[in-house]
Amino acid sequence: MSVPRSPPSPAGEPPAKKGKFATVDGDFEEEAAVTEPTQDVPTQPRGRHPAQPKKTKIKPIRYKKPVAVDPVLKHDILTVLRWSGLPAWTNPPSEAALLGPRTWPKRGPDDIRRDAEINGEELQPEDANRWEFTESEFKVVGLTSHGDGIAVYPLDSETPEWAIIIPFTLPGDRVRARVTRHAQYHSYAEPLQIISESPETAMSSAFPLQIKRDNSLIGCKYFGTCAGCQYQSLPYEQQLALKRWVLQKAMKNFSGLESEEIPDVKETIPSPSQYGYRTKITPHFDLPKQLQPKRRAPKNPVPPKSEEAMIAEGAAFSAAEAMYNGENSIVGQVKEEFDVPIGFEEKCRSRLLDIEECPIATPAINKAMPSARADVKKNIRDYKKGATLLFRDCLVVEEEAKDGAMEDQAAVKIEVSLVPTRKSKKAPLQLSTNVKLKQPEEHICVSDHNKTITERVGEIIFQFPAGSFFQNNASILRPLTDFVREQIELDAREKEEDRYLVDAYCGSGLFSLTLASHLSVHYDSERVLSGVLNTKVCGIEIDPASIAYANHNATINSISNVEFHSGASETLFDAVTKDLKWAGDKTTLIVDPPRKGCDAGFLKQVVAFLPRRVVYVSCNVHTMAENVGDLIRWSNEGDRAGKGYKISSVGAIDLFPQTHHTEGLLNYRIESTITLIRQKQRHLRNSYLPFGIAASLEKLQFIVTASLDIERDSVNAANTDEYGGYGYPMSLDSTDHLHTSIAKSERA
Ligand SMILES: C[S@@+](CC[C@H](N)C(=O)[O-])C[C@H]1O[C@@H](n2cnc3c(N)ncnc32)[C@H](O)[C@@H]1O
Repeated sequence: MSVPRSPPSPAGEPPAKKGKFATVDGDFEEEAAVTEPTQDVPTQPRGRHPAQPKKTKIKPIRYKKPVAVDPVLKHDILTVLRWSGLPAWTNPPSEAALLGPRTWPKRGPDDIRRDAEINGEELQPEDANRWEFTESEFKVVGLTSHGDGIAVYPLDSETPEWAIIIPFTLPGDRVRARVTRHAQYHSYAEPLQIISESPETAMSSAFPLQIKRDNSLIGCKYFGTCAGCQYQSLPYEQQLALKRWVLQKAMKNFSGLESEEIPDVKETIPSPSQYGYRTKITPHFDLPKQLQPKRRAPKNPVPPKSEEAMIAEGAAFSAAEAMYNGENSIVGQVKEEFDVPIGFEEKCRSRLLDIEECPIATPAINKAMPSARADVKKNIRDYKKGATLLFRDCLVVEEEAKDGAMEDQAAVKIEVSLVPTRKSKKAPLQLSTNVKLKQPEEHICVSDHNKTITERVGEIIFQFPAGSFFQNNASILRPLTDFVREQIELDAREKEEDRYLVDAYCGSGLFSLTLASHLSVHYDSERVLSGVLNTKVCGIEIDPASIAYANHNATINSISNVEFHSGASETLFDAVTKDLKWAGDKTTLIVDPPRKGCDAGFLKQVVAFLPRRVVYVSCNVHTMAENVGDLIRWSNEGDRAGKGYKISSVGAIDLFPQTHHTEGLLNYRIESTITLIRQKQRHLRNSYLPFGIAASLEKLQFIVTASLDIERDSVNAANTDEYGGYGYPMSLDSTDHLHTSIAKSERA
């Protein structure tokens, strides 16, 4: 049966509504079933004749409230709808028309009957229920940045009206799928069958890559059901190409930069391991219905169930197993075990998939899973609600070194409020500074959030709390830190001078510690050792536990030129400019924020501080693109017009093979702060007052690089020379403020 070809509705107008419709946020408005068309009954002057069948009122669809639509998906859908309609549209409809409020034209009983007639089929009894969710054939023409196929509806129409997101499908596929959920301008469908796949996708502006499915590559029995992975059926080079394309789209759609300002996105840096790489997984379980609180103490207690009823409730397997094992108390077995799925979300369904193994996780994690799962299933009655389990890969530390900790005078006591768990209470940790890895290296799995995890990146050993952040793919940390090192070394080659590195969002010190020794790598070591040249690192992180471990990691690796501060990155520049008195033009900044990106306050401080180079690492390429666009625009405003940051390179690194997650790496640098200051000097000689001079100060002492409206004591006079000092503003208020100040100065 095919999807009914309803005439396309004028752009922006809802297609004809039938039956039950989805609301904007994907919920369904309950309404009575649509009745069969009634025979003509003479109309009664008022009311309904008792013989007249009751007409069911169809509730008009109401968009309850505006919903926050994923802007990344919106861009992907728009691209596909525009591209698919191109042959028919001389003037493509506007975005508002294409994505205006509409509803999925669901099939009602009439459509089903008509289709049956056309196809010469008999109407089947189950067809009566079919209209609730529409099963149909779709052609996939695009791919979302989250790795799901995008089909357009109506099938083969020249004027597409609607996008259908179908997971595990690829552009070029013709698939049978069941629509399961509706959103504002698209629906979600569950794939049922791939009817045909194109040998290789035809490239189009909707999808400019050639990819081809190879099911022999699939490494997991849950692939296609589990929501965790999207790309296991694709050759690895094609996965890398997809990640590069996602980054290209992110830079184009979210940075707000002109295309000539964005350099070509580099080839994606591959992960050395593509399976068995994930060092942390967190499967979840819910309490079985029978054990949920309100069922535990029912108001009217239900009489105990019979043995047969309990077996029928899903314990049949346990019962059969007990019998098979020769255990005679079937009931005893039934009492102890429930069907508790422990795992990850199932794709297209809001339920958990029971996962016994996860091939992208490390072998140590997979080894530990069966017993941990059995433990939960056995003790499920002890839990008051569902929970998330933690499985974290950890290197084994040699026993002698561990024992030595007791007498180790330098052992650090870390007293931070870690996450209390069922098993371990909040307790200060005594960490040995004498950490030696067991040889040959051995991995175990840790599940307690408060335990210390040990990992090695190159020669550097890291310890951190199991419940805190650490990058989840150990195999790629060397390429990742090497990339960042290459970026900072670019500056080191220029000339020998003090060099500083600020690691914002530093976690337990991954970048600070792997890069600390490289700041002076091209320098005369004697000048560095004698302290003539300073090469120092400062990390800041909001999680005090991670900071405590970052300091500990500096100690165990004997790295002395780093210091870590616990606090929000937004306060970073207070420490860097006021306390440390580091100058922006000698400082490289690494930012590796959480998915939501950096906040505007932080970025404005970066603009004010003006580090000579910024390396941005991000697990969300879309917020990265937004942040980068802002930083480039703001750094080029005002007296720095055209002299602010420019992107030196942009590329992706594949931290999460087999999944859609794309990690971005971006390096951008100021077109030299030093040049800028020299220009100011020239301006000063010509007695021209550039915007940056703090003219309100009595002796015209300071030149500031951004805003006029700066208090005397908020300027850090980083350098002085015969003309005065160069200061770095501590805060840059709104641009309005800046413009007012500029206007005032021009009048003066
Ligand atoms: C993506 S992780 C990066 C950690 C570290 N760079 C690494 O690679 O291990 C982001 C880190 O930022 C921290 N964080 C979140 N919000 C913050 C804020 N406002 N200021 C400072 N750190 C923050 C989190 O605790 C987390 O450790």
